[in-house]
Amino acid sequence: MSFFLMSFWKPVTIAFARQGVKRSWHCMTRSYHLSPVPNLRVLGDHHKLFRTRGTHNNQIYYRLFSGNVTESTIYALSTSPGKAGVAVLRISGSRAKDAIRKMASIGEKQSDLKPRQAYFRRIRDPRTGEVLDRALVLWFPGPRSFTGEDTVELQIHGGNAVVKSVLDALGSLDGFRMAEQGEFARRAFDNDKLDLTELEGLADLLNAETEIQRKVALRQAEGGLRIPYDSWREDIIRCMATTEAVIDFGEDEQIEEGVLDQVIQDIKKLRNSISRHLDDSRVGEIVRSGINVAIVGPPNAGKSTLLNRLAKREAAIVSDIPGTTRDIVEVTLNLGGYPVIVSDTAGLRESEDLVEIEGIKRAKARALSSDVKICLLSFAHLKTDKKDIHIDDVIRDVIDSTTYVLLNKQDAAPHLNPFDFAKKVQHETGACKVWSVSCKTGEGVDVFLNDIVSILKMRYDDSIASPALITQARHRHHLEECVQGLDAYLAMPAQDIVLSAEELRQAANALGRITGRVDVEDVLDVLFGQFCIGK
Ligand SMILES: Nc1nc2c(ncn2[C@@H]2O[C@H](COP(=O)(O)OP(=O)(O)OP(=O)(O)O)[C@@H](O)[C@H]2O)c(=O)[nH]1
Ligand SMILES: [K+]
Ligand SMILES: [Mg+2]
Repeated sequence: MSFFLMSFWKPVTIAFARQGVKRSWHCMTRSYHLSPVPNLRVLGDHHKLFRTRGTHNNQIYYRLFSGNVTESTIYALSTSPGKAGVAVLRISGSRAKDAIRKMASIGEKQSDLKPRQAYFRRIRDPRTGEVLDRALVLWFPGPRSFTGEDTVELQIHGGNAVVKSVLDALGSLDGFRMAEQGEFARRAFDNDKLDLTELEGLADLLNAETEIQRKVALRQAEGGLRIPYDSWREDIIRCMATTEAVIDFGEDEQIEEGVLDQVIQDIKKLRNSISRHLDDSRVGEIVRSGINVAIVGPPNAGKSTLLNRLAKREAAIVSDIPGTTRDIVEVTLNLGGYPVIVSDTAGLRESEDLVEIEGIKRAKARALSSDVKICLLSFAHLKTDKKDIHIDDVIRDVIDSTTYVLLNKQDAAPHLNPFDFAKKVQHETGACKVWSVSCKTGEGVDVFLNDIVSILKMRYDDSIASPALITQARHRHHLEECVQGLDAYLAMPAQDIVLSAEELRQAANALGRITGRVDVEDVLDVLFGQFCIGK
């Protein structure tokens, strides 16, 4: 909680009773409205301090008030359900220690329960005293815990009946209830243990399928975006505070001359940093959701055969009938650590068949929107005389300087020199690179795949290595909003100083929306929906 502008804005303190809770409000905005409390946040039972955030007439409110509402202590199975060697139960809330005292018979005295130390204890049902299991017990007193609240972890045996009996026993404790989906993460966010980008990073880490996704997610979970965005936001707020001060005390001698010029210089610099950050070819978003690889080419080139070979299963139907594939068939792969979505498409040709025409339309659209376009030709398709190669116009149209061409069915053309042929095709089509393979026997496919991985490395690794990588369209949207606000500020004539301060406020809020400092309820609902119960 920052009180950055307190020196300029006088706090208003109002005490009133609502729902039996006495609150004193400190409002940080100049125009103050008693709008309904938009959402209630508990900063922790330790200091019994509550905070709300909300907007009214485009003003952002931060409110602090004290009360004596206690939140439930929540518990859940944090590991996957099902038979396992060990299952981890997590308990968080002001009464978490009750679970240890009543079920593991430790913690009665402060001295016999050390934080972050494992105790091997019998776990008993608090109602009957029956032994349910033997477990490792860990105690993380708040605020040094994942949620920021007092937290207990029980590592019990991972049998279904064991887990069920311990969960039942926890439910019998006063003030305990089962956690909802994402509730642990939510409490961590509410207690400022994590910001929104770190939470998103954590969700991505839980969902990461490949090495690159894991790396990117981990960096974000460790504050890769929070750190620069918070610092940019603070810079804008500092500039805004200076501008506000000039508005309020402009005539006063205490305000040095030229401060606004300095603000303009600072905002220009910041604007350039943010726009450089935005100029990243969307690598983070591509890597997070998967690199789109489209396979296009004439009918019967062996596109579906290639897809099946890559997927190591019969994902698409293969037949010697041209026009077999109609819809797009997608397969998700891990290619050298890169998440890749490969699409097999309908063979491209002139057609009268309505369904096939639609399939061809989709194939062309997919080729256009892909990150990597592979055009598969078969040696049989290349009508050759002694010197020239003839490729149909429909196919030529999809090949450009960014296209990778595969010449397939090398096994069926033993009389041709594949190397010479590949060179000719590259010359004819202007394709980026050409390989000769046999999707049936697998010959040449590994070389092609290794080359593709090297291409992905060259294309993406520099950006991936950057500590701050935009991974979601949401981030990009708010960063663009921020740049717009800064541009509007810079374009504003000097006499409109009051309006210009407002532009800075909008720019700061745009960044605040990324990290969750302002106005993020809708994003939170979506985000916590991605977490499982117990996370
Ligand atoms: N000899 C040989 N035959 C192949 C090779 N790859 C594919 N084929 C055969 O070529 C025929 C067409 O293969 P598909 O994979 O269905 O071709 P496609 O490009 O998906 O065809 P459409 O879906 O109709 O556009 C099948 O009979 C395959 O077995 C190869 O490397 N060598
Ligand atoms: K076919
Ligand atoms: Mg096919």
